[in-house]
Amino acid sequence: MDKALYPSFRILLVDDEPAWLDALALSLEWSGITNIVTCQDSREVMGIVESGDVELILLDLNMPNLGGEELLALIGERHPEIVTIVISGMNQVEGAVQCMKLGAYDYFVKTSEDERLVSGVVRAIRMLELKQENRQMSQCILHGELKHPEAFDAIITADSRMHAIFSYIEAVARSSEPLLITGESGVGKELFAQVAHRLSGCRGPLVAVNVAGLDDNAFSDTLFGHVRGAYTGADQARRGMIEEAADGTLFLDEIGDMSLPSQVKLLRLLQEGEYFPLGSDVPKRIRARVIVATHQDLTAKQAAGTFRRDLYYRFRTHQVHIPPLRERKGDLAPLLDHFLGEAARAFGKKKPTPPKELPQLLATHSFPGNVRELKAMVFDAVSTHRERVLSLESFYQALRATDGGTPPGLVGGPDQNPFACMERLPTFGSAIELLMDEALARSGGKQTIAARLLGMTPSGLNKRLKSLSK
Ligand SMILES: Nc1ncnc2c1ncn2[C@@H]1O[C@H](COP(=O)(O)OP(=O)(O)OP(=O)(O)O)[C@@H](O)[C@H]1O
Repeated sequence: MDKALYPSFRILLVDDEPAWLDALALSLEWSGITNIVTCQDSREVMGIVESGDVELILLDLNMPNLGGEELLALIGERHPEIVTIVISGMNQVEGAVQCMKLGAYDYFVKTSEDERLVSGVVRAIRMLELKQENRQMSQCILHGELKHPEAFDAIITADSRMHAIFSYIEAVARSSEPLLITGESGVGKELFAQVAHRLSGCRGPLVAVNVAGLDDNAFSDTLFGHVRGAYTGADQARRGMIEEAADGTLFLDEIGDMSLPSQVKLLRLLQEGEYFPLGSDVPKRIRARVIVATHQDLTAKQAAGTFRRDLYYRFRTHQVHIPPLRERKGDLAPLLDHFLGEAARAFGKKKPTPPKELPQLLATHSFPGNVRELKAMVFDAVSTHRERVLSLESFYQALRATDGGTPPGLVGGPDQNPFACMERLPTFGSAIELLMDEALARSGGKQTIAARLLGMTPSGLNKRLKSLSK
């Protein structure tokens, strides 16, 4: 029977001296660490890494062709998830410090006893295994019960995926690692950040910074602050937002829109936990939990080279994605009811009764602006409403406006012709029939709504339907 290799991931040993490589592999195997690959030519390392499965590298520093430091930087940039231990022939403090700065997990001198080296490798393996367990645990938590359901009172939802996110947020709320919240604009990312802050147990405030519109200088100034005289016009010292958020949470919104130089600064802040106010050479420590959010697709941005992979990797530990409203239509009715109450209170009116067709009408819409769009629609309708039952008219108008004049829920945009890609066109009669069928399906069989979707009067639609059934 084959003996399973340990650990489950591969360990790559890199050294140009074959005798040292063999001795090191033997020591590790002697300690039960058997999943090992060796490499003598530093130029082949990245190829082995790209072929996958390697999670730990033991790297010699002094090698011909590609040196250890160069490789360390390359690995850190392209594969920040890989843990690297440096093994050097020289016992130099500067060398060790430089390697740690480049992202090395540990540093050993070749003359160290085998035992110390092996226990360093075991430590790294354990850390990687713990990370893996942590990720698996987070998945399990997605199906658990809430300890503090009241913390989520402001988030109205009947959706099971949203309830799973509640459990996850509760589980990671006290972690010191950053939390990444993704999702389209208006889905409620900031609301979730507020809940995560409340559950974190931090006594300090939640300080929100939208980093989208900040150029690199403004980014540094806003976050790090400055000392008096740091630049022309800096007449007074200014505390940065990091300091404002001390013992609390720093919420950085729209991080997908950050410039590359600002991304480097944020990465350094998260890695080293230190920053320098502009004009000062005295470092300060960050004492705030960091939550970041974006509506951008960070994976696509990485592929396009506009978002740093190593920074994204820092956010990998804890991340949640809030689904768009169009994927949780079951939330429309409770959200509608919630916003009707909120709007009525805001305008000092009695909460109006929604027309019974309203949820069905809303369900035909794709809500590109998500919950924010629904909220605005409801507030607008309530502001002009006079009768006991809310009028559908302002909703029709709002839906028409956001769909750019196209009937809601039908073709993607005004300039898209659904027939353009058809080789053979349907007859006029069958096209009309299909269109009416689709509108009736989307409106749940309600002719008044179907007629609105098609831009006709209800009696006009009724007449056409009758003529079809003859
Ligand atoms: N599930 C919900 N229950 C109640 N209100 C909600 C919900 N989701 C969002 N909202 C409300 O919708 C509005 C938009 O939410 P929020 O600002 O949190 O969205 P966002 O995802 O951070 O948007 P952006 O990406 O544009 O910053 C807010 O008024 C918020 O209170």
